[in-house]
Amino acid sequence: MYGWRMKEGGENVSVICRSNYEAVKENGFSIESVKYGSHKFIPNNVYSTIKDASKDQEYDYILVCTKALPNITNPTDILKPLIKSNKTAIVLVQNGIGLEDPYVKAYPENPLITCAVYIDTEQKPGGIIEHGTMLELAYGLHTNKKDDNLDLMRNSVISNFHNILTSGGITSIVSTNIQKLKWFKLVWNAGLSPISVLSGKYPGGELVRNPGTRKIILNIMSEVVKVGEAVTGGPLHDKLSASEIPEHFVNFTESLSKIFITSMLQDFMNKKPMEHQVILKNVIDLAKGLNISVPTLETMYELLVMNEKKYLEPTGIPPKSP
Ligand SMILES: NC(=O)C1=CN([C@@H]2O[C@H](COP(=O)(O)OP(=O)(O)OC[C@H]3O[C@@H](n4cnc5c(N)ncnc54)[C@H](OP(=O)(O)O)[C@@H]3O)[C@@H](O)[C@H]2O)C=CC1
Ligand SMILES: CC(C)(CO)C(=O)C(=O)O
Repeated sequence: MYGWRMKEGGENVSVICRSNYEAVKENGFSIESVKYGSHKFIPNNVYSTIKDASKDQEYDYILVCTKALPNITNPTDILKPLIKSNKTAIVLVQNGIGLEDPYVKAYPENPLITCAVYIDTEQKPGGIIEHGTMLELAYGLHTNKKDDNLDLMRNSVISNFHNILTSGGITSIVSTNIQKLKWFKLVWNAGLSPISVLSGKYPGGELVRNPGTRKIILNIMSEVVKVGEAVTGGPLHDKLSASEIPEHFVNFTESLSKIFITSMLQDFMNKKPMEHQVILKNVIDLAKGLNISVPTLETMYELLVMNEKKYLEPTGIPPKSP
């Protein structure tokens, strides 16, 4: 969706596809959106491998739009052929926390943009994308160095990115405290996603309307707020207090018009690895270090991993980090 809007805004957009390669190469992506209606997205180039995409080209921005699964593979190795100089910015369009360190280690000179992603979408086989109404990206630089030249370049990297998103009609929010925004978004994901799987595959709206699951969701959310505030060293929102944040997300979920299936539930239903490391386990580990009790999060995590094991084990993919 982000790539489509960037192309509509006038950018040259290439995509690297895997299971959907043949379909997208042939017909592009078909978009069915509540917000935008029916459209075709024909990218400038469609590649089946990173090696092909890196021939003769250097990119301004690489958007990493895969699931964040650092418990399964090192996410950075695969990008190597694409990173030819420090002019290429890496943009992590992914949910979860604790994603950035491997990129900083592998590509210390490249600008790294990390995001809080607000979109409600589902990709069906054959390049079919179903979208609801949200299309917002909040982001900021993940800074690790205090070098003036680098900082200057990084600022223009951000302002160009802002212009690109805005030209495509994407709500673009630049933040100097992106980790706070990522934690805030994580409250929603950690609260809703595990329950959407463990309840027996319910969409978000039904889970927050049912009093029992609503209560569990609010409990998980409160635990994440507590850890997030301790880690970031302040409130996660400028206007909402810690106790108001869970209610805010639950009410927002209730208000969404399209029936939406969380991305974690999509993975579970498609027997794919779930993002439990970056959405739950990283929070649990941080909580342990801070002596904060997160019993509901721990329960969700262990049950998710057991459920995932059933379908991942036969494939040989290790489901859980040691
Ligand atoms: N869907 C949603 O509503 C939302 C998602 N997010 C976050 O956005 C991120 C992306 O999620 P989403 O778009 O749902 O993910 P999807 O699983 O729908 O899409 C990911 C795509 O990346 C492809 N891919 C994965 N690994 C590779 C690889 N090594 N080479 C080439 N292609 C690859 C997959 O291919 P293949 O089909 O072969 O697996 C798939 O087409 C996640 O972090 C998610 O949590 C955030 C907000 C909402
Ligand atoms: C927006 C929300 C909470 C639900 O689609 C999401 O981020 C996800 O499912 O990954």
